[in-house]
Amino acid sequence: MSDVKEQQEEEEEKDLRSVLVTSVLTLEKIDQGLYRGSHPWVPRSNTLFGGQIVGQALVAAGLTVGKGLHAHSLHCYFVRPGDPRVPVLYQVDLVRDGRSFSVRSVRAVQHGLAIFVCQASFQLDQPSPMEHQCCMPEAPLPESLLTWAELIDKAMRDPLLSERHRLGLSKILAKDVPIEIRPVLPIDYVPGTPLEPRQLFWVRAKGHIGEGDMNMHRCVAAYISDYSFVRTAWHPHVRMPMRSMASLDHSLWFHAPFRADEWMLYECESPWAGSSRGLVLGRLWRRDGTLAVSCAQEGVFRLRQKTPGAVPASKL
Ligand SMILES: CC(C)(COP(=O)(O)OP(=O)(O)OC[C@H]1O[C@@H](n2cnc3c(N)ncnc32)[C@H](O)[C@@H]1OP(=O)(O)O)[C@@H](O)C(=O)NCCC(=O)NCCSC(=O)CCCC(=O)O
Repeated sequence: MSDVKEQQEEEEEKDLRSVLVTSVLTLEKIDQGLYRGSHPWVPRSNTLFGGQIVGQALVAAGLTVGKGLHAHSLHCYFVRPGDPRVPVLYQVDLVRDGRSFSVRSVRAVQHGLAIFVCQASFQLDQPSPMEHQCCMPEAPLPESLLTWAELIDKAMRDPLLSERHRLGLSKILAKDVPIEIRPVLPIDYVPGTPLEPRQLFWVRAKGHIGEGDMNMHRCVAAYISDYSFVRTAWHPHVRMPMRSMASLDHSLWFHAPFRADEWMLYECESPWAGSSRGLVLGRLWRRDGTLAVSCAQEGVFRLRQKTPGAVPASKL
């Protein structure tokens, strides 16, 4: 093959590579255990996307562990909103290296203050005959479903849709999120319709990641797992006037190997909400029915005060 053709093919392959790997989850090393991350995509809230911080923190922790060690769990708190105008510094503390497990503590800092703290644990691969898992819920295959963007496009063509909702939907469409979603259950694109505190959707990173490093797929899944997760707890209460919603913490447990650029079924359920908080539990399934990741998160939900007509949860 000629050099020019080879170079062209290399360029094409690069274009197809997931932006999550090429930019979002690529950190700059500043010093031993100190990394800097940037943010190519910022949500409409104009604070940093929690999944990005979790993913970058896991990348930083992973850069300090030995070969053959893979992240198996992490537990994080979001303590201040992230500022999209400045990069985030990740300081990694090497808590312990044992024979099988290595534990890291990561502090994400902006303006000299912690915005996020996290503990992550890595393990050497240790197969064991002690195995079990629960069953994946039934769901139509992703290829048979419309994408989120197509569903919204369809809703936009509904002549009964109000102008306010149309504007809201066009803003959602404009978001340049580096992940693809195909909802299985109805999505909340018609605001004001209470839904079950459940979500079921197929999800994968946009672009190609390839076999690559198992830890990178876990960092991408960490990013993806925060997307739309906390909203599950809001589903039954959408008639309440919401002032703000933010994730407080995030926990992940990685089970079987998976590829984050292949479709995975995300099953999200909120078993409880109260005290201005909502709990959400999630499972990411490989399409062959293997349980890949378990997730848990609490969010804080602040309502607007003294708005007449709010429907109490018990009446929904
Ligand atoms: C969650 C909080 C706000 C909690 O802290 P706090 O102690 O309440 O903080 P604060 O500075 O004192 O207040 C912040 C704000 O909360 C208000 N507040 C505090 N307590 C009350 C109350 N009892 N009643 C009513 N309002 C209350 C305060 O007045 C502040 O309001 P303000 O910001 O001044 O309008 C803080 O820890 C924080 O901001 N953490 C970062 C959260 C975050 O950035 N999470 C990640 C991003 S969210 C995400 O990625 C989910 C994706 C969403 C999706 O799917 O779309």
